[in-house]
Amino acid sequence: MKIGFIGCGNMAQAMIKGIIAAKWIQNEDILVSNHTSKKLENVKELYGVRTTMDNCVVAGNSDILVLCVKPKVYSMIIEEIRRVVKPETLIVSIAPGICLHQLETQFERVHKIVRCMPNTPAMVNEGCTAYVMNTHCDQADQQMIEKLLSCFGIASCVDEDLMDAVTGLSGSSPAFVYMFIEALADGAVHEGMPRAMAYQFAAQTVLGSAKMVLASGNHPGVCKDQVCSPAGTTIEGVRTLEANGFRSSVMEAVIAASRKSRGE
Ligand SMILES: NC(=O)C1=CN([C@@H]2O[C@H](COP(=O)(O)OP(=O)(O)OC[C@H]3O[C@@H](n4cnc5c(N)ncnc54)[C@H](OP(=O)(O)O)[C@@H]3O)[C@@H](O)[C@H]2O)C=CC1
Ligand SMILES: O=C(O)[C@@H]1CCC=N1
Repeated sequence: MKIGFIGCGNMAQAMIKGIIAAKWIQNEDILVSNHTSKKLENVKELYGVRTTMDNCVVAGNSDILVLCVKPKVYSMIIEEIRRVVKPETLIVSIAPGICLHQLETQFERVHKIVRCMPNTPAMVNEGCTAYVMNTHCDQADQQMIEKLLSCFGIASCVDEDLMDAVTGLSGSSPAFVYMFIEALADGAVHEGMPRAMAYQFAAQTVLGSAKMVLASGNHPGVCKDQVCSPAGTTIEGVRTLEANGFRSSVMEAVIAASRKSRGE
């Protein structure tokens, strides 16, 4: 089994790292292409994967082919590789806003195609990926894609009309969470805490809070109430966040990212 990646940027490297750590396939059965050489040299040295600057070599020799380039170059890449992709190859798209129908049209021939939305926490095996398959995929393909995506986190099959919401939430919100961590730390620095300690405390607190929600199964509001002592410190902070439109800001960010994914 050979897995190919076209484009060797942030998301490809996160997925490759997860696949290697899971020891699912041999390192040399991962093929990676990029139109420039620097990142290829890095992944070759780090992971012992096979690299090339020829996208068609990867496209023609992969059983699973993951397209890891920016959405604006998707059409160009598909045009470049479509004649060499084997009919049985499972094609995986991770681009926001490009639907299965568009992909099928651009490839012209009948192909098994999976549309995914992963996220960069895949790099630390805590990814969250949603996927939807086209009608040419069967149960074996689903098992294969679940196996691939599970190498670096959780994987859920969703209806295609949810993919833009997924993009706004799990795809994009790691950036929002990093901003939240940065802001938490800035607040503590303002209060005199050394910066390195502030980042560590802020990140660990976000990690622990997320685990609490997942492990307890509680509504997040229940977890929040457990922290807020009557007339205590936390409720002062909660009041300030509400007065500054915290929840509304976060909702608007997810909605804006989802709309952008929809092309609005
Ligand atoms: N980053 C994220 O959190 C997520 C990204 N995605 C999606 O994943 C895809 C990749 O994103 P991301 O990894 O962040 O982007 P990056 O810019 O980090 O990676 C894209 C890679 O594609 C390479 N590339 C550009 N043109 C070509 C070409 N013609 N042939 C071969 N390689 C090429 C770039 O090379 P170079 O840099 O040398 O120009 C770069 O290494 C996008 O569609 C994005 O929307 C999906 C979910 C999350
Ligand atoms: O910002 C982007 O367009 C990509 C898709 C989701 C995360 N990064």
